[in-house]
Amino acid sequence: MNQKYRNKLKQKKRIVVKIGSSSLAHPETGHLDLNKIEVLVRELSDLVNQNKEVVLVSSGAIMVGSKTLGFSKKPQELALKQACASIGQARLMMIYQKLFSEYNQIASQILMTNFTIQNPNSKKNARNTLNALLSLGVIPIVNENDTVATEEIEVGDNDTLSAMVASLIDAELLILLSDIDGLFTDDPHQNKEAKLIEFVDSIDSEVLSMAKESTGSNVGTGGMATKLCAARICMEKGCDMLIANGCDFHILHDLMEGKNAGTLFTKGEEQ
Ligand SMILES: Nc1ncnc2c1ncn2[C@@H]1O[C@H](COP(=O)(O)OP(=O)(O)O)[C@@H](O)[C@H]1O
Ligand SMILES: N[C@@H](CCC(=O)OP(=O)(O)O)C(=O)O
Repeated sequence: MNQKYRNKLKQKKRIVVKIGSSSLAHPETGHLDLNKIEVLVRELSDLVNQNKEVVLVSSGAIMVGSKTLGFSKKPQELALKQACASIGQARLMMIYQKLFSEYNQIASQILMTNFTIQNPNSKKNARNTLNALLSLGVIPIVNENDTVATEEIEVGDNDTLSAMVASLIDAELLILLSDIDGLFTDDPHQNKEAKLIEFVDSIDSEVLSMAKESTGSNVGTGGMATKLCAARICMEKGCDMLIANGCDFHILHDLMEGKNAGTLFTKGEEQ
């Protein structure tokens, strides 16, 4: 069952890839791992060269901004977080633009809030813009507009945001790259007996009870709970979702080839 659906992944054309903050940084210092980011950019560029449409949802603005300001960890106060995001988002885009242009790709920036999806007009505009960019072969790079989002309206985590984006543009596959191999029966940082789950075809209460908050890095937001929330949004739309380890971005190639890594979420019926 698992392998049958894995084999179908190579045919997916419209793909959203989400990278968590922890996957962009050196674990020891929290500073950007530029070699890793270069591999990410090469892998995504190669997907576009295969005629696939690719959206990158990249976290990291707050982490990069707080490192730029010399903070040892992400600040808690909202205004400071937003200040960090303002600094970090521009820096991240500068790096992405530079690397994507080296591979002859055009990257663009889209910053969204919950309001973008809730309001019918802005939702339509966001969808039209994304579709226009994809039809032009551009790689849109999406993040939450952290500088203007308020606690009341913010999505708050890019797992949910990436699923909203995937649903908005009828993507066929969402890949969440995290600091962990996939969904385990329990948080492996807390429970050494936890086992990796390779295949999920329904988000029931048993699956939901496995997901805990983030305990791995001090840069991630949401842990496994928000990833299951993303899986639910995707599965409702018939979009497959993978959670896999972003410690080596070459995994994107393996996943698209149908290799059995991470956790695959699919409705489990012929699509
Ligand atoms: N059942 C589970 N399976 C795997 N990881 C889990 C689980 N429950 C909680 N986690 C935690 O979720 C973390 C991944 O989420 P997060 O830190 O938000 O990463 P990211 O920055 O990639 O979004 C893991 O490092 C782990 O500590
Ligand atoms: N929008 C925030 C990221 C929020 C978020 O979900 O972070 P992560 O858990 O690292 O994917 C930022 O760019 O810092």
